[in-house]
Parts: sequence; structure tokens; C-alpha cells
Amino acid sequence: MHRITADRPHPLHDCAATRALENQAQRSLPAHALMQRAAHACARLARALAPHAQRMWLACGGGNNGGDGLLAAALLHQAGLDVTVTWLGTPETSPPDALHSWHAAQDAGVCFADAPPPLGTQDLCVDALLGIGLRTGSTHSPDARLLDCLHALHASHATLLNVDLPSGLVADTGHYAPGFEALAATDPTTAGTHQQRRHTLALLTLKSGLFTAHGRDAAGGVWYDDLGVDAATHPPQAWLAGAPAPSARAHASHKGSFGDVAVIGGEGLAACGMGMTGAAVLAASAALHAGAGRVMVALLDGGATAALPQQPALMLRRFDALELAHATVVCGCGGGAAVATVLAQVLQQAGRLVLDADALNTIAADTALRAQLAARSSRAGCATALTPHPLEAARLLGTSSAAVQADRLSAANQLAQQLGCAVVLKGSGSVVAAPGRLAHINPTGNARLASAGTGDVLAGLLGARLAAQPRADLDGAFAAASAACWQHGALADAWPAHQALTADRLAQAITP
Ligand SMILES: NC(=O)C1=CN([C@@H]2O[C@H](COP(=O)(O)OP(=O)(O)OC[C@H]3O[C@@H](n4cnc5c(N)ncnc54)[C@H](OP(=O)(O)O)[C@@H]3O)[C@@H](O)[C@H]2O)[C@@H](O)CC1
Ligand SMILES: Nc1ncnc2c1ncn2[C@@H]1O[C@H](COP(=O)(O)OP(=O)(O)O)[C@@H](O)[C@H]1O
Ligand SMILES: [K+]
Repeated sequence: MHRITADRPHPLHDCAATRALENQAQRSLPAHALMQRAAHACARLARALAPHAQRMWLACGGGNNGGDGLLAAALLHQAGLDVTVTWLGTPETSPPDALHSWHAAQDAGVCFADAPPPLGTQDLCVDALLGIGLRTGSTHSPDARLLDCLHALHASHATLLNVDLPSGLVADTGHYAPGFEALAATDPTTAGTHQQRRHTLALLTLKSGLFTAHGRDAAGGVWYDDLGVDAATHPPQAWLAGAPAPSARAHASHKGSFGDVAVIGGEGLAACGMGMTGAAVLAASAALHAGAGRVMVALLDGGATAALPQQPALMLRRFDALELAHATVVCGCGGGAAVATVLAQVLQQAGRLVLDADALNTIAADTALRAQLAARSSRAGCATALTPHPLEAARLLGTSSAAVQADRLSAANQLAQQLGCAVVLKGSGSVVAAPGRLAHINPTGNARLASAGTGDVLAGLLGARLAAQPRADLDGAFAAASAACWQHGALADAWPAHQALTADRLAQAITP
């Protein structure tokens, strides 16, 4: 068993692969062996997380997730802890492994009760209500006892250990199933402390849903025990991204060695009464700090800005003075309606291209531009990355942002497939997808990034990473996108608690 950290990549499996793995392992192992391993891991982690616990409450469902909890309760009781179990199953309907665990708990003398015992902050509660057996159809709504237990677990001040999955969370998506949506509502005043005292022990496989959508809030710290079974025998659904390799600069290099980045965006105040030049400048600043050799900015403000005195290293250019084929183009940040006037030319001439914000909105509403974007995938020397947030992704897919959020991996994969690009679907657990590749889920970042302009910073950083790729192709775009997301999030994770995280400071904190 080990704790999952963001530094190295991890394969993520879906329910179907986990079931196949479980069935295969069950056939080669003695009866109940897998559940015994699961329960031992669970009990060990429970004791490690709450070494001073006087009481433990284990809420156990009627399936095998509950079986893990029941057997862990027996082990914890045998270790001398004051253990109470609430079991929602019945011996008549229990699957064989869980029934065996129920007998073990009874034989050990574990206390069974309908209500939780009083728990203090040093105590521990265990959510063993639902795991991968969660059914999501509208006919399967949680009953009152199950919801009562869940609310008691979430309201408790004790450390919470989720067995395999937080109950109600869909393993493959990180979205809550119908009937469990209320669990997604977090009280911002207590979210931080809840996060710190929450842990999930993933069994057999790591599930994608733990790392995206509501998954990160629900899961807290993620631990993993493979139960002695090699998950590598089954193909993963996606990868949890690891830290990008550090970049090294040869001594004999010059500013041309690291690529030019040209940022196009920043509609002026005069156009619609909304000055958005800051967005383009943020992206450019991010590209510069990320190590791009030269960074140019073409503002779509009709020449209203003649200089950027705060950012002397950025080179102002008129759009028609840019050499689109030679620079890595970052287009759309604060682009407003004005971006529509340049997009056809950008899609035609740019080799390495990052499209963000209004560039994406404009393409979503224009079938000719969309076709032009998709056609880039068959042109040599083109590497394209899109950085939509969920609403922008929904516009491109012709759906709602709720539908995108309900299955972020699918949405990102679909978009990548349709447009032949690398796609970063932003938000908690950003998904990086590209056609024919397993998506990456980004493990870094936090809600401090939910602040205006941080997306522009990501686009600029991605531009710099794309400019430094050895080849302008889909692999380069995918690698650059994954690396940029990881670094962007890691900066936020390391941000001093007492200092405001603003987009301009974030851009300045980027290192090559
Ligand atoms: N077998 C083994 O050795 C191993 C198993 N392992 C463990 O088993 C877990 C999988 O166990 P599982 O397949 O029994 O499913 P599980 O997650 O307990 O859920 C089924 C229960 O939930 C209920 N239920 C479902 N949907 C619902 C809803 N929407 N709302 C309300 N209730 C709902 C469903 O009720 P029913 O539909 O049957 O009425 C049934 O009672 C896995 O996550 C891991 O922890 C590991 O230790 C590895 C070894
Ligand atoms: N809760 C969160 N957890 C992790 N990352 C987040 C969260 N909220 C926002 N972000 C990140 O912050 C950035 C915001 O981008 P975007 O929505 O385009 O904002 P803006 O348009 O203001 O720049 C994205 O990289 C996104 O992934
Ligand atoms: K659970």
C-alpha cells in the first residue's frame, strides 16, 4: 500500500477492467483471499491515519464494499479498538464474500448498532457503503438509511476513510450518481479541513473518478493497494500524469533555440466596452517566464496600445507583421469578437498552435472555421492544442457544460477525436486528450486557480512548451499540454497560504 503522489504517473482503470481483474484473481486464489487482503489493508491504514483513535465507526453497505468494512472491523476489534459497525445488508441477500465477513465480525464480538457512536477529531469513521457496485440508473436511488449514514460520515469531525471509493461517486467519471448529488455541495468555510481529514484506499486498481470532477474533493488523499494482483495485465482507461522531465539548456544555445511565441488576442475597450488586453499580456508573460526565446504580442485593439511599459521584454506587433508559420501561435486569450477577423489566417498558416477562449467560441459557432481546424490534423507540420473550460468544450461539442462535467474523460476524448487536436479540458483534474492516445488526468492544482486570468497563463505556458517540442505533431502537442497542466497546477499547490494567487503573479512564478 502506498500514498498516491503527483510526481510519477499511475495507470487508471475503469470498472469493467477492475471487474475483469477481480474475476481473474478470484479464480486463482483461495476463497475470500482478496477480501482478506482488502480488509487487512483497510485496517492497517485506519490505524495509521488515526493512531490515537479511541473509537472507530464503520458504515458498511450490503455488498462486498461492506464486506471489506465488516472484515476490517473484526481486525480492528481484535487489535483492541472500540469498534462499532452499522451494517445495511442482510444475511439473506449478502454476496458470499460479504456474508463470510459478517460472520467474522459477529464471531469476533464487534458491536453492531444502527446509529454512529460519538466520535471526536482523533477518532475515525469508515465509508464502506458503496464501491464499484454502485448502480447509476434512475431506478437505483439510495434509501434513507444509506443517506443517513453518508450524512453522518460527512458531518463527523473524525478522520474519514473511504473504502475503494467515496460512496455515490461513479468510479469511471468522478461524478456523483443520481440521488447522491447533494454530497457534492461543499461548505467553503469547512472544505479545507474536510479535505485534510479525508482519505480513500483504492483497492486492486486506481479509478479515474478519484482524480477529476468531484473526485478530488470526495476522495481527499488517495492510497492504493493492489491486493497482490498485477493491474498491468489489463489496459488502463487513462493515466494520472506524472511530473514532466526537467528541461536542460545546452550552453551553446541562443534565444532562437527555444522558439518564438506569438500571442494574438486582447480585444480593446472600444470594440464592446470590455478591455481584454490583459488576457493576452498574461499569456505572453507566462510564455516568456516559461522560457520561450522571444515572445510577441499582437493585440486586437486597433492599435490603441502602443507600448507595454510594465512588460518591456514582450514585443508588440501588428497582426499582419507576425510570421505565423515560424512562431508558436497562442490565439484567443481575451480575443472577443475581434478574433474572428484573424482566425482563418491563423488556422491556415500557423504550424504550432494553441487555441483558447474566444478562438474556441468563434470556431464553435462557425462551421467553416471548424472544418479548417479539423483539416489541420492531416497537414504535416501542424501541432494544435485546444484549452477549453467546460462551457467552451460544451459549445464545441454542441452540448451542455453539465453533460461535459458528467463525463469529463469522454468529453475530452470526443473533442480530440472530432477535431484531431490535443485537448485540455480544464477544471479540477484537467483532462488532456488526443486522438489515439490514452488521456492524462492532471493531478496538480487546486481551487486557488479559480481566479480570472489563470487560464490565459496556462495557454501561454503551453505555447512555450509547444515551441520547445522537437517536432510539430500531435505527440508534441499532447506532451506539451500535459507538461503545462502539471506545472501550472504544481505552482498553485506550492503557493504560500498567506499570499493571494493572482494570474500575473502566477505567470511570473513560472520557470523554464
Ligand atoms: N469480491 C471481492 O473479493 C472483492 C471486492 N472488493 C470490494 O467490493 C466492492 C464491490 O463490491 P460489490 O460488487 O458487491 O458492490 P458494492 O460496491 O458493495 O455495491 C453493491 C451494493 O450497493 C447497493 N447499491 C448499488 N447501487 C446503489 C444505489 N445507486 N443506491 C443504493 N444502493 C446501491 C447494492 O444494492 P442492490 O442493488 O443489490 O439492492 C449492493 O448492496 C469493491 O468496491 C471493493 O470494495 C475488493 O475488496 C476486492 C475483493
Ligand atoms: N478548482 C480547481 N481546481 C484545479 N484547477 C482549477 C480549479 N479551478 C480552475 N482551475 C484551473 O484554472 C484555470 C482557469 O482557466 P479559465 O477557466 O480559462 O479561466 P480564465 O478564463 O479566467 O483564465 C484552468 O487551468 C483550470 O484548470
Ligand atoms: K466506499
